[in-house]
Amino acid sequence: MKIIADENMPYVEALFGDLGQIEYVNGRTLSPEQVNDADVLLVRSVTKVNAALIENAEKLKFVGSATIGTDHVDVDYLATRNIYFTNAPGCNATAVGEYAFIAMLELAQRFGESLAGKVVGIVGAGNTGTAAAKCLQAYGLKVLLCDPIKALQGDPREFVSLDTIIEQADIISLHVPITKQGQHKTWYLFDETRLNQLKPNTWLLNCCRGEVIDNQALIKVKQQRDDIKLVLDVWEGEPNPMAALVALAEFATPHIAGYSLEGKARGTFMLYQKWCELLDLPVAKSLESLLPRFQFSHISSQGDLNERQLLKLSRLVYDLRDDDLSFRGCFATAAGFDLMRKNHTYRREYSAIALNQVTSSLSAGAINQSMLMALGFTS
Ligand SMILES: NC(=O)C1=CN([C@@H]2O[C@H](COP(=O)(O)OP(=O)(O)OC[C@H]3O[C@@H](n4cnc5c(N)ncnc54)[C@H](O)[C@@H]3O)[C@@H](O)[C@H]2O)C=CC1
Ligand SMILES: O=C(O)C(=O)[C@H](O)COP(=O)(O)O
Repeated sequence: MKIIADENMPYVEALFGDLGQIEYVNGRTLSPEQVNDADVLLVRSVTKVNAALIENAEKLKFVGSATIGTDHVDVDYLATRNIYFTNAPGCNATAVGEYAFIAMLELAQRFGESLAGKVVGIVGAGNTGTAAAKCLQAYGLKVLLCDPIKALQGDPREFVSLDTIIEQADIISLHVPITKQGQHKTWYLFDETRLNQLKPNTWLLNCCRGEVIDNQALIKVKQQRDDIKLVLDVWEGEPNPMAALVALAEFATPHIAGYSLEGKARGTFMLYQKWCELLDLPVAKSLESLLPRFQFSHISSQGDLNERQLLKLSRLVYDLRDDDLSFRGCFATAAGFDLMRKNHTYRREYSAIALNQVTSSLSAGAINQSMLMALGFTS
């Protein structure tokens, strides 16, 4: 069996090595000739899987994308060809949620403010939005959720309109898929009009898809409104973000909000599980066996923490400042953007740290052992 896999998808050898002959390819430049004799195709978000790519791949029976988003895959076409498709819903949701939370802690520190007490609006309350909300609520913040689709589906959580979020939230974090049609389409959901409606000093975070914000309009609005602060992980026209926008963002990264080792491993593992299920094979490998031990796996601290100390602790799993700095040095070329993504193999999730808070208080609202556990640290 021939398995074609993106060279930047980790753990493919460990999980699929026994199942067939693996050939690694550059997902960004993958050509039809390279997939013509494939049985299995394993891709990431950078590969457009459509008729143009796989028309002549007659043996192809399985396409797996180790991503949450599916906008790069023509799922209708795959269905007409009877090719099984799976993605990895939720695989990197914790990573995205922690990225957003840590970015907010960083902004608070940079501007001498406290994150505690702010109201956060989450647009899109699926896996990543919920993961962000989990951290924020664990930290005691008021969270407003906007997700008209979930509301219609009867999700029991309380939802508000996007207008309410814009009026009331101090921070807005975007977590929607990119959709170009329908009543709830998200393409340019934040256009110039909406961007102009942001209340003074709003922090706007985008870790879903670049085109959810009209990037040209964002440049224009931000040039007139320095009060708005931006954290941008995704960009219109990746891998070529607009240089003027990078310069205007407080924190800028190359689409790596989901890139914890845990999230990446989960993505490939979910494809492996699905393939085993389809072939009626036992799931012989485990997710845990893939992950290296974290160098700060056990930490003891004395007493409750303050917000600054929580940020210090967070920087052990993910120091956003480092990625921001590297990004500014490499984003100018598509190769630089992609290389930073390729080499991004160092980030962990809060769960990688077992924390023992000696003399932790029981006070509600304190950054004590129970709040840290709720954030995702382990004991
Ligand atoms: N930066 C990164 O590294 C990553 C980016 N993503 C992106 O984030 C997106 C969201 O991921 P998940 O939360 O896991 O997806 P999800 O499918 O679990 O949740 C998305 C939610 O957005 C809601 N939604 C759709 N249109 C909306 C609208 N107009 N207004 C408000 N809500 C709307 C849906 O009802 C759904 O509940 C993915 O589709 C992907 O494009 C995902 C993972 C990593
Ligand atoms: O899961 C998604 O959706 C994402 O956006 C991924 O985190 C993007 O990562 P790659 O598939 O491009 O490695």
